[in-house]
Order: sequence, then structure tokens, then C-alpha cells
Amino acid sequence: MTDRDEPETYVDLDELRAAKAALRRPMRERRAEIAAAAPDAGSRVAALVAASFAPAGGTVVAGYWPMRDELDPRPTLSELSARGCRIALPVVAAPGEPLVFRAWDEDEPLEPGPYGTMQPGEAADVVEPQLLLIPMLAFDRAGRRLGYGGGFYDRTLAGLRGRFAVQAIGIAYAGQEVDSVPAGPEDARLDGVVTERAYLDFTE
Ligand SMILES: Nc1nc2c(c(=O)[nH]1)N(C=O)[C@@H](CNc1ccc(C(=O)N[C@@H](CCC(=O)O)C(=O)O)cc1)CN2
Ligand SMILES: Nc1ncnc2c1ncn2[C@@H]1O[C@H](COP(=O)(O)OP(=O)(O)OP(=O)(O)O)[C@@H](O)[C@H]1O
Repeated sequence: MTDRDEPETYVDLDELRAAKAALRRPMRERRAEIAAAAPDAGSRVAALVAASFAPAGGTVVAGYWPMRDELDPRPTLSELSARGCRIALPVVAAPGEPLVFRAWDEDEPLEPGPYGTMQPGEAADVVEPQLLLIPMLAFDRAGRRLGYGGGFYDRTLAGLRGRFAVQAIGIAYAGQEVDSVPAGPEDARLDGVVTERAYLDFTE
């Protein structure tokens, strides 16, 4: 039996919150160190995505605009756009709500959004992604993920998966892997992670 079948989940939500908060601080520092030492990670990830699971033309792909030391997904988004995918970026509608996705072409300007994000303007089409490329602070081999704590991707994936099949792929440095990310019942699992070294498929 794999980790994916039998996750270790927290029952006490205060304990879970504290365990996640405790992991965020060191993982922010670790990610900053790795990012400084791996400037070509974005193009490596783009090559791995193209080689391992490039989606069909026409697929709506949600990326993200990198903030802090997140692995830069823009080379991947360019590659997928060139293959005929439609690219979208997340927009925070409100705290406690799922993300909304707006279509975006790489030459189009972005506007500042909440929490230091950059997002397409209101004129952009709202779209529903079939593939989501998701940033994070840490992940484990069971597909559990640690973000900044807003629960945005958890709510978003729960909503989308309730209606149609979506693929959730994390984008992270290999050094962001930990043995076990603390998780509760609401934490949505990733189907895989692409690092600068490899594509890790958690659905196998
Ligand atoms: N590049 C990028 N875009 C993204 C996300 C992301 O993680 N990365 N998001 C992923 O959800 C959504 C934005 N959500 C975010 C939620 C919180 C913070 C943040 O910086 N939080 C503060 C704490 C804020 C507070 O508690 O008041 C922090 O971590 O210091 C950033 C983005 C959508 N866009
Ligand atoms: N499906 C959901 N429905 C409602 N609330 C949710 C859902 N998933 C998570 N939450 C709430 O969101 C809050 C933060 O979750 P968590 O700490 O896992 O965020 P995160 O995954 O680190 O952040 P993000 O996804 O924004 O990067 C928690 O209080 C949790 O209860």
C-alpha cells in the first residue's frame, strides 16, 4: 500500500494549523537558498513538461505569476502556448473563495492583485482550467502540498474536481520535497510534481 492510499491526517485542526505554520518558515528559507543556486530551473521544468506530459492543443492550462522564490513557470507557459494550449492565471476573488482563472497571452499586461500577486485585468475571459500548474513551499511523495495558508488551491481543486477531471501538477524545486507534509481532510492532493530534475507521477 502506498502513502497515497493511507495518508496520515490530523484530526485536531489547531494542531494541523500549527504544524503547517512551523513548516512554512524553514521551507521559505530553504526555497530561497535553492532558487539562488538554480537559475535555469524554469527552462529545465519546461523541457521536462514537454517531454513527459505535454497536454493536447486546446487544453486550458492555469499557471501562476511567480512571487518570492517560486520556481518560474513562464518558460513552461510559453512552451505550452506554442503547442496550442490556452494559458490562464489565477485571480483571488475574495478570501475564503476559490480562485478564478482569467485567460492570458504572454504579451498582455497584468495588474497588481491581493497578497502581492499579478493578475490579468477584468477584460480577460474567465476560463476553467483542465490542467493546473501549482506553486508551493513544500510537497511530499503522497502528493500533499504546503502553500502560503490561504487554502485557495484546496478550495479551487475541490470545486473543479466536483464537476470534471482536472490534473493538478505542482511546480517546485527538488529540494522542496519533505518526508511528510501535515495534511487534513480538506487538503487537495497533487497528481504529480515537476522539479528541475524530474517529473514525479503520484497517480501510478
Ligand atoms: N505566484 C502565486 N500566485 C498565486 C498564489 C501563489 O501561491 N503563488 N496563490 C496561492 O494561493 C493565490 C494567491 N494567494 C496567496 C495567499 C497568500 C499569500 C501570502 O503571501 N500570504 C502571507 C500571509 C498573509 C496573511 O496571513 O495575511 C504570507 O505567506 O506571508 C500569497 C498569495 C493565487 N495566486
Ligand atoms: N475545500 C475547502 N473548503 C473550505 N475551506 C477550505 C478548503 N480547503 C482548505 N480550506 C481552508 O483553508 C485554510 C488554509 O488551508 P491551508 O493551510 O491548507 O492552505 P495552503 O494550501 O497552504 O494555501 P494555498 O492553497 O492558498 O496556497 C484552512 O483554514 C482550511 O480549513
